[in-house]
Amino acid sequence: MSPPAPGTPPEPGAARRPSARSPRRWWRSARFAWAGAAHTYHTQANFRVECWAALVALGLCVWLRAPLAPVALACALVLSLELVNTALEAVVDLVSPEWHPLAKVAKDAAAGAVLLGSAGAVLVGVGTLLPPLLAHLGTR
Ligand SMILES: Nc1ncnc2c1ncn2[C@@H]1O[C@H](COP(=O)(O)OP(=O)(O)OP(=O)(O)O)[C@@H](O)[C@H]1O
Repeated sequence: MSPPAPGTPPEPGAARRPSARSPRRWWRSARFAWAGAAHTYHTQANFRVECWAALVALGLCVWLRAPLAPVALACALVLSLELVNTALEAVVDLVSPEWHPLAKVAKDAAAGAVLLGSAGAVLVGVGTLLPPLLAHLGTR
């Protein structure tokens, strides 16, 4: 956030806000971020499915001793895209509650980003987990 212009009256509550570099400020921001993720988890069924799918994929990584980084990155990408998609949907609903072609473009493009990221994550997951899984099953 950019600093206020000189002479701008302080916004309400600014006096109670911790300074920019304090750990309290960081903790406050982390709590807002967590609230956004929790809201998305409670309202978006897709996000819930993606969270559990990510947990299963990471668990399989540990169990199969497969590389964790690509799977963790793919999971983080999909979950982040879903959070951004939810944020964008909320803004679109706020500014354009009525049907509008631009609102449709914005929502469809955001949904497309989630779809593309999810397809990539599935490829990464299958490519990383399938060979060790087959090897594990073959040695039984
Ligand atoms: N204000 C609007 N103007 C035009 N089209 C809209 C509008 N709101 C929604 N749509 C269309 O309806 C589709 C579904 O929108 P909606 O807000 O219901 O998302 P959703 O199905 O709940 O998505 P998600 O499952 O990710 O939450 C959008 O992708 C868009 O094509």
